[in-house]
Amino acid sequence: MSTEAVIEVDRLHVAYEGFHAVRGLSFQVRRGELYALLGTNGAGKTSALEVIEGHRAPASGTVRIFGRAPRDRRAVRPRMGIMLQESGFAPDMTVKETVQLIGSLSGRVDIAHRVVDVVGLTRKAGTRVSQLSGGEKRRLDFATAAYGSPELLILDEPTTGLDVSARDDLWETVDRLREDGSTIVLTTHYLEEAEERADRIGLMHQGSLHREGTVAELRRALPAEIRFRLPAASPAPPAPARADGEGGFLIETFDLPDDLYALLRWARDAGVEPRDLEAGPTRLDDVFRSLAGH
Ligand SMILES: Nc1ncnc2c1ncn2[C@@H]1O[C@H](COP(=O)(O)OP(=O)(O)OP(=O)(O)O)[C@@H](O)[C@H]1O
Repeated sequence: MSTEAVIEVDRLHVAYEGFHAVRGLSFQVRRGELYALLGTNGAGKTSALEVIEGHRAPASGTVRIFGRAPRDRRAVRPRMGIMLQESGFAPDMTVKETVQLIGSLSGRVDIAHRVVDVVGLTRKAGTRVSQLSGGEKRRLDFATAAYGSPELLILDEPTTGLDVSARDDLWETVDRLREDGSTIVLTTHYLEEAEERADRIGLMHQGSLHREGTVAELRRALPAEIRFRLPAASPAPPAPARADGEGGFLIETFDLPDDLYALLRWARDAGVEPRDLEAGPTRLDDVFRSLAGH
């Protein structure tokens, strides 16, 4: 991965009749990385993406894509594939016609039936868009975005409504694009997708970026947890363990191996056997919950 920025967002504001949905958002996406823009409902992710995609003008601030303004369509469009949350396909066109049309408008070159096949819609190639199921429409959305293997692929909640096998197909295609050097921007509410795949994550809340970093960096911002129970009449465990209010004990720690080791040593010396012992690093869900609780 290089340090060259494919997307540069600088102090972006997006306003709807005076309401600032995006407030001073700044971040960069580097060439070849998968950047996940996550956030609470209404955080402003889609509004920011709409500016990046060239569909909306900012109230203030700047966005550069490959060093160009997003509205410089002639320069930017052939290099960027976009999967929106809601597509606006013509209902009377077939799947294959849609891929051919949107594909040719993108300015990239590909083979329509190959793209239709990659997203598992070959049997529906001749079906009108109006007759597709929700998940099939999402597959078609992805097909038109991935057409011609764009250098930059923007995926706005791409797997919502997709079944497991369609999700697998989508990620397989994304992985292949990444191997070829494509840059991916992803928004999703499935945190495990971001946790598994993102090189870096930007956590948005109320219009701006609250945290940014690798999954490991975000996890380090919150303590890991050790939870356990003790048999009745056991001695009280030493600090930093404390009662969790549900009959068990909790240790919050930034040094999981040391504190876990100390607990087990204490238990051995005291002759007690901890039950229901659970220990693990902070999950992205926890980081997210701490943010949503602001
Ligand atoms: N066209 C619009 N007119 C007025 N307000 C809008 C409009 N579009 C979005 N908003 C408001 O802007 C805020 C940000 O919305 P946006 O869709 O960007 O959030 P999001 O992070 O994508 O949310 P979600 O995760 O729920 O999809 C919300 O409070 C929303 O109600």
